[in-house]
Amino acid sequence: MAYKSGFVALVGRPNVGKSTLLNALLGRKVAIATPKPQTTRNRIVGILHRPGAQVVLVDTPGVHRAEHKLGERMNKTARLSAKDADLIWHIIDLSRAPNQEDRWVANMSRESRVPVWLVMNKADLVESVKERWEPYRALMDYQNQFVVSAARETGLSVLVDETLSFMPEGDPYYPPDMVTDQSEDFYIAEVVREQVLELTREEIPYSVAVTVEERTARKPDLTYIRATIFVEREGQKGILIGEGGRMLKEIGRRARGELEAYYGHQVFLDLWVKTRERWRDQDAWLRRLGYEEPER
Ligand SMILES: Nc1nc2c(ncn2[C@@H]2O[C@H](COP(=O)(O)OP(=O)(O)OP(=O)(O)O)[C@@H](O)[C@H]2O)c(=O)[nH]1
Repeated sequence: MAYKSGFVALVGRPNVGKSTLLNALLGRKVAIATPKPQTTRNRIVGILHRPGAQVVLVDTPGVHRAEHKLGERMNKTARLSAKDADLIWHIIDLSRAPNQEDRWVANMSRESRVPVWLVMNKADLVESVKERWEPYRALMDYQNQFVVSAARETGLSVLVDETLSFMPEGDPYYPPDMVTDQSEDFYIAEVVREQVLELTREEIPYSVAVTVEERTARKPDLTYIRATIFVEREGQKGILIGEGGRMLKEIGRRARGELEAYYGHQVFLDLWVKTRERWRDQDAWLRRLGYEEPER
């Protein structure tokens, strides 16, 4: 039988569980997932390998009402990923009713002229799935629908099997041992940002960006990493550092734990906090912090 390969865009409003689903399908964490909306800011690729087939899963930022250039880029990233895919999974949260953002996603998916499947997540949180799905099924004409729980890992094998058989014939896009296209530095920065999102509130999670400045193997079993957390205002810097440096220490402690598990050896994580006013609205800073203008 001919080899099958294709791209699937995971689109949806913020917080429906796109990144959690991607990680569950890959059996490995490639995208950070937090209870805060707008966690994912970049297009993240995860590659699913099966005998005779390859599915390239593209996690996208949640579609939302943008208030900054960063937000506009996030929405554009989602739209372009959908347009370029062989299949779109419109992911929704069954525990909540559809809102304007879900309607935008449905319209965007329809306009892309790519086949769209409705993937209804968080089934573990609801009693009657059928009562909840009606308003979602009315959003557009979906070609297929699935009920899953990314957290409990239910309903996933049917979704994967049907997706595999739906993929067009073609050569693999990625080598067989590749699980993601993300760089090591991007992953490290995201692990740090995830802890900032977990530990801070209000506007801070949205005002933060992280870059890795240095990564060196000091010994075969020790990696030194220096990273900077950027915030938009001096006051935010104070909160992030915390009394006696306590907050920053806690962010570092948790991120280091995760990075040590990833590397399988000791990590020395050196964290710094800097202020860059209104970086979310400045092209040069967005570029420098890894939020490129999506092409086209
Ligand atoms: N109960 C339950 N919670 C889930 C499920 N899937 C995801 N979550 C939770 O929902 C929250 C959001 O998950 P994410 O994976 O970050 O959502 P996302 O759609 O990628 O979010 P954005 O990056 O904001 O677009 C997290 O707290 C997850 O743990 C699920 O199947 N059941």
